[in-house]
Amino acid sequence: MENEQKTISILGSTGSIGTQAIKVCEALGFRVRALAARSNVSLLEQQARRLRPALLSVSNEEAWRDLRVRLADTNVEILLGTEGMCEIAAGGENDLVLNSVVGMVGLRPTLAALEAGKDVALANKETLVAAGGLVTETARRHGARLIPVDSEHSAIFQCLCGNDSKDVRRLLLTASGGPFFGRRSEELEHVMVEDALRHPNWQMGAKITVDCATMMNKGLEFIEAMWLFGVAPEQIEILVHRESVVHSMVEYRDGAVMAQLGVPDMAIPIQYALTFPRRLSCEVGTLDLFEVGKLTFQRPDYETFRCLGAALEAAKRGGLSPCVVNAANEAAVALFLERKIGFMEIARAVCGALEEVPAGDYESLDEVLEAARRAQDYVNQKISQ
Ligand SMILES: NC(=O)C1=CN([C@@H]2O[C@H](COP(=O)(O)OP(=O)(O)OC[C@H]3O[C@@H](n4cnc5c(N)ncnc54)[C@H](OP(=O)(O)O)[C@@H]3O)[C@@H](O)[C@H]2O)C=CC1
Ligand SMILES: CC(=O)[C@@H](O)[C@H](O)COP(=O)(O)O
Ligand SMILES: [Mn+2]
Repeated sequence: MENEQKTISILGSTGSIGTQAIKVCEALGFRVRALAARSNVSLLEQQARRLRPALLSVSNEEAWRDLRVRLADTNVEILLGTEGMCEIAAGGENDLVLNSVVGMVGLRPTLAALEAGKDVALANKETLVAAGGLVTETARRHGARLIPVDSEHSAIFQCLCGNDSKDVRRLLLTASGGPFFGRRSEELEHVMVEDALRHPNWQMGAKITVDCATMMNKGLEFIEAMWLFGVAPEQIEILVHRESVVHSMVEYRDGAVMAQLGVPDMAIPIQYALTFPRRLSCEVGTLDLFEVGKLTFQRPDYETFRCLGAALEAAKRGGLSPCVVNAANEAAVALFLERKIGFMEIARAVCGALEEVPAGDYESLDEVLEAARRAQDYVNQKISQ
């Protein structure tokens, strides 16, 4: 059957991934059961009128009241906060939950979906960075699947073709290098928010775009790959590939290397996550390799992009260390976007948190949330000094 109907709930529906996912669902004729966002009530209202979901959720009370007035003529139920997202995620009618909220706030809804035995299409990489052990163990226990949406992880997932990770020698994770690749740290002290938001190849939300500029995004993706594919840190190599055409590769133990290539358009990995294991036609441009001409690969500059080294070190230390660097980064990027700190302060905050915030092993979600709170407090205190 070309178009098997699925019922999807989308967390983060007003964002870059969320809006593209809605287009994909509409093109495929999938039913959208529920939508969640933080506070963009005007876009949520438009989405609700077009898609007629049963449930909506927003994260603050003012937005919740506003949306209830806006949609008073409909029978859509409007939920509130992280609890609202968890209720949506665990809902009985979901075939799949797409988690595309930004930040660690996505962790609890991911766990709620998995605990209810629901498959999760995961764009929200912070979920796996903060608590990869807890999340993968929850998925295993409840027989639910995590399907990657992040372009590199979708590429690896496609290159694995169902092969076991024991056959994998290395994952080759590609990085664009961001807008500042080739620059030295002294040249980056005074760059502006607008400069950091100029990604060379992708249009994305503000937080991930800044993460690409510091290369923290690749550090987060390194940890995301460890959990998704069950590999050790020594088995992942990061290659700067300015063209963003090879989305990542798998090197097998017999030396064969499989790569996934395509135009840099998130419609492809989003659709694959929603239709997996089937491939359906998708309205994206064709990759013209004559136009691309050549594909280049370089080593990352760990001296300038210190967030990358901090994330890799956290990955090696394990326990709560990845949670700490992630939470410190979230806090620092928010301050940078508010123009309260400079660009290079982000790396100082992340590296400082890695060394100074206690991060042992953990067993519970509460310990993860507490470590994140300590890291955020560390950054906020450091900035106010
Ligand atoms: N954009 C991309 O191409 C890619 C993104 N990703 C990952 O996907 C995730 C989303 O990225 P992106 O779409 O770019 O981000 P955006 O900033 O564009 O969108 C974020 C979404 O999350 C919602 N949101 C933010 N905070 C909360 C909250 N506290 N409660 C509920 N909803 C919240 C926003 O709602 P509102 O609009 O109301 O603020 C919005 O819908 C990130 O983890 C990112 O790293 C991964 C690969 C590629
Ligand atoms: C589209 C996507 O998946 C982003 O994570 C993108 O890969 C960011 O690019 P870089 O981190 O390689 O700059
Ligand atoms: Mn990515």
